[in-house]
Amino acid sequence: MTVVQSRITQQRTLPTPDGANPRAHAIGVPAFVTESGEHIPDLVITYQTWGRLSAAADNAILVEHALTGDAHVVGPAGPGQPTPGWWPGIIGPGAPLDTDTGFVVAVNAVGGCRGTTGPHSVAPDGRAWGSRFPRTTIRDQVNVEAIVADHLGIDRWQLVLGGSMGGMRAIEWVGSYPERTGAALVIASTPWATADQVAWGHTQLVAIESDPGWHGGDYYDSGDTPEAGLGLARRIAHTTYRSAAELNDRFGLAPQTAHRPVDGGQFAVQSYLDHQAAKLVRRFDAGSYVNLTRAMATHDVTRDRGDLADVLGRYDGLLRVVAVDSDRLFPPALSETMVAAYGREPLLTIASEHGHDGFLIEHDQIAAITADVVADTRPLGGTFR
Ligand SMILES: CC(=O)SCCNC(=O)CCNC(=O)[C@H](O)C(C)(C)COP(=O)(O)OP(=O)(O)OC[C@H]1O[C@@H](n2cnc3c(N)ncnc32)[C@H](O)[C@@H]1OP(=O)(O)O
Ligand SMILES: N[C@@H](CCO)C(=O)O
Repeated sequence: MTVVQSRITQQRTLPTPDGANPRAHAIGVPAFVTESGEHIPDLVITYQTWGRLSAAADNAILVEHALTGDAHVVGPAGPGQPTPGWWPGIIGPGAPLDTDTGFVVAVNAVGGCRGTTGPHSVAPDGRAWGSRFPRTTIRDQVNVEAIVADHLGIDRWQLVLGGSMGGMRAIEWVGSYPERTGAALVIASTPWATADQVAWGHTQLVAIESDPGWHGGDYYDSGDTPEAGLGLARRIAHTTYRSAAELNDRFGLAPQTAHRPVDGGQFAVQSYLDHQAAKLVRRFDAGSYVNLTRAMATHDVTRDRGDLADVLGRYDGLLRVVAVDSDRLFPPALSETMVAAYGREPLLTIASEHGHDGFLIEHDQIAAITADVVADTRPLGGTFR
């Protein structure tokens, strides 16, 4: 088993990061060592929980967020929480992740901007980490989550599930901690980054890094923000998140206003992308966007572990893989590679015209798939702590 330096150091409970949300929690870790050997002192980890852990600690489910998501899986926006939950209805009494019987946990990724330490956080010298923040990996994100599991007394998850970058973490749990992962549900994701994904990510990184407001990643104290670069990155990314068919059907060549494109006006699809960019710039940190995009680019569940058949063939938990049929960024063929290497479950498919973002939009299909895997992995029952 991988030995994580931080798991043997003492975690301490920190004041709740958001006083208005009783589900929000934080812990502090004196030192975290990244996969590449760099140190993050005083790592803060923020997470949310729903329901109660059973006495046997066998009903814990970990929900993994995607690139710009966070641990606020369900619930309204509020103080310290700029967005409502991104999988509405998935957690609660009687929901697919049923809080009458299950204990659900979601952790903000290291390197992100929702409370867990990232480039925007204050380093020990009192300045923002900025460009000095270590490069992190999907494996680091999972190791941080293992610290939370230790803190909560969870030896083995009933289920780890997530889509996109969240799916990367779910499959990485299988690779890093197979004995602690009872089951994994990997949605719209991949066992490794592809050159195509790295290429799309690279154009986004260049967009941000070319913005004069980026200041080499040290813009936090400069009074500038690389808004234009982050907005351009989101426009590029959002196009890959949706299918060509959806964009064509939804917008066609419609002009946004009476000012026709042929006369210099905007197409509706251009306005739509501009709106998506503006929305992200209001709620996300460019340094985190860069850190997490790099983490996704280096994702490879097989790194230093042999081939995929080695990693998944020896996994004795349940692995269920789900693809979105119109996903052009994480095409179903990548999901097929995990299914083939595991060899014990068929590929499940979400039918959607929305492309990659179908994993966030097709709520009914996600709910049905999630309810099934929870039912198939449910512990026999017992008392709550
Ligand atoms: C519900 C949330 O926002 S959760 C926020 C946290 N975010 C995450 O966790 C990341 C994952 N979530 C996402 O990426 C997104 O929320 C998604 C993919 C799930 C859904 O995307 P959405 O932007 O809600 O849907 P959609 O692509 O239909 O866009 C709708 C928006 O485009 C706007 N829009 C549509 N056409 C146009 C146009 N021609 N010009 C300008 N704006 C337009 C709509 O007015 C709407 O704006 P609003 O979101 O400000 O109300
Ligand atoms: N729309 C998703 C796509 C990434 O998978 C996000 O912003 O996180």
